[in-house]
Amino acid sequence: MKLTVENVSKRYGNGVQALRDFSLELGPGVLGLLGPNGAGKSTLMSILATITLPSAGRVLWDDGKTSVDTAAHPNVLRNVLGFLPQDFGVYPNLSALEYLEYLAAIKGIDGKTAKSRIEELLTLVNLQSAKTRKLGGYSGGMRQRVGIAQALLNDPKLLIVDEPTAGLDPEERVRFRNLLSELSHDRIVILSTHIVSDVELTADRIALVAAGQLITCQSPDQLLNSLDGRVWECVVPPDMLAQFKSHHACSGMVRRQDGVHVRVVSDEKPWHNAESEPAVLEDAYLHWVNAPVEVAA
Ligand SMILES: Nc1ncnc2c1ncn2[C@@H]1O[C@H](COP(=O)(O)OP(=O)(O)OP(=O)(O)O)[C@@H](O)[C@H]1O
Repeated sequence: MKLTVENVSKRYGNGVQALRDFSLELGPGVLGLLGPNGAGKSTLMSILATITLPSAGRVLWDDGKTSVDTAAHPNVLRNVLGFLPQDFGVYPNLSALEYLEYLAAIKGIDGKTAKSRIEELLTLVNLQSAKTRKLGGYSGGMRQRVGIAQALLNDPKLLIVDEPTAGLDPEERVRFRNLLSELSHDRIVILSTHIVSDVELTADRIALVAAGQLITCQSPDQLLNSLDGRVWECVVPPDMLAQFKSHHACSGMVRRQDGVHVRVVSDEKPWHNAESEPAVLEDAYLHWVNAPVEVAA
């Protein structure tokens, strides 16, 4: 089972170049797609979900027997695809059970199969006890879990979730990430986010994306190792801070009595009192993407 993105570019009608010559090969496991707002993540998700056509390049789906171009044969991929889009909406007057039954009918799943599958999924996403309550009264996390359940109705081989933790509280975020991990051993899961902590514990590989381009794709450990000996903490006097920041990529800053404690990614010792620190993923993100780090609430 393999999904290959080959030199994909996307230019929208308004002239915006959302993706540029993007190539990536994916197998089973969780791929975290991480990048700042506007990087092109949703565009890529939408192309992979066969909703948007690329302007150039192609996406190949290989189920182990045959390989197809997904633009030419979208239904081959759609049959094995589960998608939780960023703007996933639910019908507030339906219960989770009614909603899933409705979608199963639309997807052409026969009544008996649907019934047992829905029960299985409600257990998996931990919504059995709330299944007859109206979706309008659900919390954000519960709604996202219904979203995952609908994406799993057809037992997909490729599961795409676009910014699934937006609006979730920290506890719901953790629960949702664990659920994705559980789901990933026999399928390809793609998780798009601009929040570093969403992917650091769940993703087998992280693809860093900025300005429509793939910057790098590595395991979290490889990303951390790439910064070995290049992360520093130094104490800078407040009146020197502006000048210091103009010369260095800072991934964190805390004001204390003795000055401003600044975390810096730098090949060389950046300041006379700088001390080497172990790297965290946010440092790697800053270093590779060169964008301000966004931390989960
Ligand atoms: N349908 C569209 N028509 C025109 N431009 C678009 C369209 N969708 C996205 N864009 C533009 O393409 C670029 C990439 O957007 P995209 O939504 O793919 O990025 P993203 O990484 O998902 O960002 P976010 O995290 O904010 O959702 C942005 O400049 C965006 O304004």
